[in-house]
Amino acid sequence: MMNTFTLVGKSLAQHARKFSCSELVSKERQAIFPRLLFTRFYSKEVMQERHQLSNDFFFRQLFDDVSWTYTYLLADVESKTAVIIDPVLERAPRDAKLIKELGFKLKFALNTHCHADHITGTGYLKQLLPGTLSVIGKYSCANADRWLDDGETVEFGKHKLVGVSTPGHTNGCMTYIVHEQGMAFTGDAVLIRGCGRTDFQEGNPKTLYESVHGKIFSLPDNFRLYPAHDYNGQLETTVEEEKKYNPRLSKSLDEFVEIMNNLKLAYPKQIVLSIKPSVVFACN
Ligand SMILES: N[C@@H](CCC(=O)N[C@@H](CSS)C(=O)NCC(=O)O)C(=O)O
Repeated sequence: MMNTFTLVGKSLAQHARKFSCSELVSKERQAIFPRLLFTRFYSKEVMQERHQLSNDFFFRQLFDDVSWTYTYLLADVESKTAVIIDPVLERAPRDAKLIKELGFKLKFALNTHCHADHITGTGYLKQLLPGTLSVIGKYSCANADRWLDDGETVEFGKHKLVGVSTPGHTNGCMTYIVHEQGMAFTGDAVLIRGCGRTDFQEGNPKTLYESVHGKIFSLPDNFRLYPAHDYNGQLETTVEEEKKYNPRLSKSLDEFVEIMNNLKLAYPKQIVLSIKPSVVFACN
């Protein structure tokens, strides 16, 4: 028996046979098909196309399986100038080796914040790759070669990161945004379907909520978000996904505060070590 859905399905299947997959997603071809069915080729729930990276932009995500931390290496392919975000002490030799193999010159080692769960690899990378400068947010109470204020930029070749102040997990938390590539490195402000805890250091749930909604969720929906950690095996997310599906940050401010004040998480294993003044101040 034929109903409307079988008819639409049949007609789509006939059209689909005429075009290759890449043709199917082109704008002209999309216009042929009903908007609801073809808003996105691989998921009707996620509405925006992911922002594509340009060919002259290098991007690599690295992982530390002890602290579950992501480190990000970015570079300008033409000038071979690189920056690294949130390196981990024990992984500095791995990172330095990769940077050398790829023929990059590391200009800046940035931290999104003063981490409580691991020791930053910034100081060690400066030794392994002389000439590297350390960068951290102005309000972070950590030593560095450069302290970034809200809106200040770090350039590498023809690309640049904009440092945006996103306090709440700690006072000094920064999100680093590469507008041209549609990507933001959120540190612990936004995690995939989660967010940084607010129960120690200078944590404040209201401040975190306002930072995220004002500075991160206000970015275009298709911007990719890269957190400092993931504990569930996910790699990246988008502004749109987190606005819709983040079980904490999609709620009202009052609900968010209630959730954050009742997380009851165990303290990070390395906290005693990682926020010792001798460690924090040894980053540069
Ligand atoms: N189990 C880990 C620490 C896990 C943790 O507390 N992560 C922090 C970010 S590092 S301070 C966090 O904010 N988590 C939020 C959450 O909802 O899990 C360890 O022992 O190191």
